[in-house]
Amino acid sequence: MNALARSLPAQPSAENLWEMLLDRLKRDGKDYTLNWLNRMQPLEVREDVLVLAVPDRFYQDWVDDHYRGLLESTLALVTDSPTRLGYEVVPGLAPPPELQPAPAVKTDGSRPPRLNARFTFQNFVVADSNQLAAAAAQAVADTPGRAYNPLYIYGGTGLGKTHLLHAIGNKIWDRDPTQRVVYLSSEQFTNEYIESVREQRMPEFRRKFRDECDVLMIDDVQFLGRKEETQREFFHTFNTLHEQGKAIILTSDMVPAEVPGLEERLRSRFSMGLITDIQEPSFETRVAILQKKSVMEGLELPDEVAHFIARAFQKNVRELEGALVKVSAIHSLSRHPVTVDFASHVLKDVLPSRQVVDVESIQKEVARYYKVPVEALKEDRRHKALAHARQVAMYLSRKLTKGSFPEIAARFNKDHSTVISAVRKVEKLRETDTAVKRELDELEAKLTGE
Ligand SMILES: Nc1ncnc2c1ncn2[C@@H]1O[C@H](COP(=O)(O)OP(=O)(O)OP(=O)(O)O)[C@@H](O)[C@H]1O
Repeated sequence: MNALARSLPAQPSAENLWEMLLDRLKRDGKDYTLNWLNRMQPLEVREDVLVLAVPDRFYQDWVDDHYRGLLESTLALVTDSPTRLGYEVVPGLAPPPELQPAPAVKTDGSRPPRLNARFTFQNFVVADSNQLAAAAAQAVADTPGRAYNPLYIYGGTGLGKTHLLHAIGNKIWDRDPTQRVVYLSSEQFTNEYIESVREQRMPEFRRKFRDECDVLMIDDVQFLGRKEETQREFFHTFNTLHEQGKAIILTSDMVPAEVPGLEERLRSRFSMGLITDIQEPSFETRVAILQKKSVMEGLELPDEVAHFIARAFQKNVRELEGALVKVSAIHSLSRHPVTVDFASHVLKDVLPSRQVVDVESIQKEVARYYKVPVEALKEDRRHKALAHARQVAMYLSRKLTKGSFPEIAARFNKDHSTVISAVRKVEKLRETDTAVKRELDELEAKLTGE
């Protein structure tokens, strides 16, 4: 112990402080932490710092990341000073005898309620549209309560906010199952609050959200707007957790400043850490998501089908995923090959209306437009008007369905080279012949509804 610490009679020794701290943790029901702390020993008090001996740098970083917040806030409860922690690496440090064997970790091994193990960082596709949010979420999962507290993720519907929230919770819990991860939507928080008030169970409510919570994750906080009493309770919950260095992660469909009816003091608290958004995914990201999910589904997804689905569902990953699941399910029931035509049939009911275009509907529309029988488009007759209508139908099939040449050829009973030359010919005519251009514009407008 140094001279300054010795000269202060009221100052407890490092050993005493450490003992008081561990005692307090036990009394507060945090004895599960002792398991993780038993490789440290009190060394000395340096000014306002309690210095702990640690066996190596790795252990030091780990304890610092996970327990500094808890240890310092507990230290503040047992003494006025010191209130900070320091470390010194003392190689070969043995666990103190009184803490051996390490107490069993108190956990029943079950994942925290409502936490969905399916949503992990491993199966989240990181791209430009969500890069910052994903990196911040990783940082929070690695050092909860220290990196970005609170983390506030906002963005449109179905873009992955909830996925990231669960991924954070899962990662923290997988690493340390004693971490009490509380995940719920703001509506569920509101309902639990109202029930607790009605049934006079507020102490239990507060214990759950303030004392027995290491990580609080609230989805869709915009629904707290205009709920004054719930906001008041949430404000105190937030403060208690934040002061103890407990991690808080929030999601919303808008920035705090835009949430209608959100109290100013909550707005400012929500903005204390990091606010980050998730944007709509680009075409490439949508394709990457489809590819990743198809591997998970055990579905072989040809590129042209992935491109077709990615073009059809642009704004919402949930819908993109739903389309893939549907294609995969019907493929495994029917064993029909996964082609663009197949996907467009399967998704007919859910495709945005302008996308309900398949080879069959193109053939019908073209036949009606040129007043020729549909069947004639699939035959070999070389009558000039018929040949033109057939080539236009092939060109539009290629342009609007993104089907491969062989797929389209099969629907016209031709080989793929016939389709390739028809498409080239019509492309050229579209540029050079205004009458043909007009025909194509009219047909496309009819088919796509644009
Ligand atoms: N980048 C991504 N990588 C993989 N899957 C994703 C990605 N983004 C979203 N998803 C998936 O899309 C679906 C919808 O995502 P999520 O529920 O997280 O959206 P949300 O932003 O919380 O939407 P809402 O605001 O409607 O609650 C989930 O199944 C999720 O796994």
